[in-house]
Amino acid sequence: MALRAALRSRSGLSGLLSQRSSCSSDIRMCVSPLLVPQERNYSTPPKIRVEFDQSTGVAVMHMQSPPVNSLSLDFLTELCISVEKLEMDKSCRGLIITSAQPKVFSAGLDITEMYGKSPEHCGAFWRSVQEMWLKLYGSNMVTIAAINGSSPAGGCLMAMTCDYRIMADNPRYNIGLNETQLGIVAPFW
Ligand SMILES: CCCC/C=C/CC(=O)SCCNC(=O)CCNC(=O)[C@H](O)C(C)(C)COP(=O)(O)OP(=O)(O)OC[C@H]1O[C@@H](n2cnc3c(N)ncnc32)[C@H](O)[C@@H]1OP(=O)(O)O
Repeated sequence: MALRAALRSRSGLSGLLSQRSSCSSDIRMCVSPLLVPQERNYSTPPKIRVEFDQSTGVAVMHMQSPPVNSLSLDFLTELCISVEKLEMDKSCRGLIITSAQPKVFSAGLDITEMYGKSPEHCGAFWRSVQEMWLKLYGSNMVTIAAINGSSPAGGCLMAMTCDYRIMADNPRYNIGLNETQLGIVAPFW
């Protein structure tokens, strides 16, 4: 609902843009969100489920944040912690990232994280986005995105930071960057 409201309202979009630019200077500060204490609400189910097969050395990471695995601060923090844990386990050689949600791999950045939030929150959010792709792109594990649904924008970014991508052959599943349509300027990373 909040996403639809933000997309419908031009002022919502420009508000979103001005917030983005107000925290863009923070983006180059590579502060690990893992170093920033996050409030974890233990009453909510985990957004990431990892299955590690010791015999093959391959872990499968299931993104399970309904409805569309949007990349919120909490989601990204959980994902980064999971990747970091696997990275520390030297017996883990490969990581497959996939979605537990039907039809959607990831809807990209959680738009509600960028709308009506403080500059501090926006800074923390964009740092966690950066942390996610740095962790995946720089991983020592072989990383594979098993794209079993639509994967626009940040979902596409996540897939692109993996070593390999395999996408389900379904004409209804889309992938690509749509920032211009949304009026978002991606950071200059
Ligand atoms: C160099 C690159 C840098 C990276 C920058 C990235 C920028 C971004 O990622 S901005 C986010 C861009 N993402 C989108 O524009 C995706 C928008 N969503 C969709 O196209 C569709 O939702 C879908 C194809 C992913 C799924 O379609 P489906 O018909 O199955 O579900 P819906 O009814 O559309 O959505 C269900 C539910 O989820 C909410 N939602 C969808 N996307 C987002 C999102 N990105 N953030 C927050 N919430 C999202 C949607 O509003 C619906 O909620 P309600 O049921 O409450 O209405």
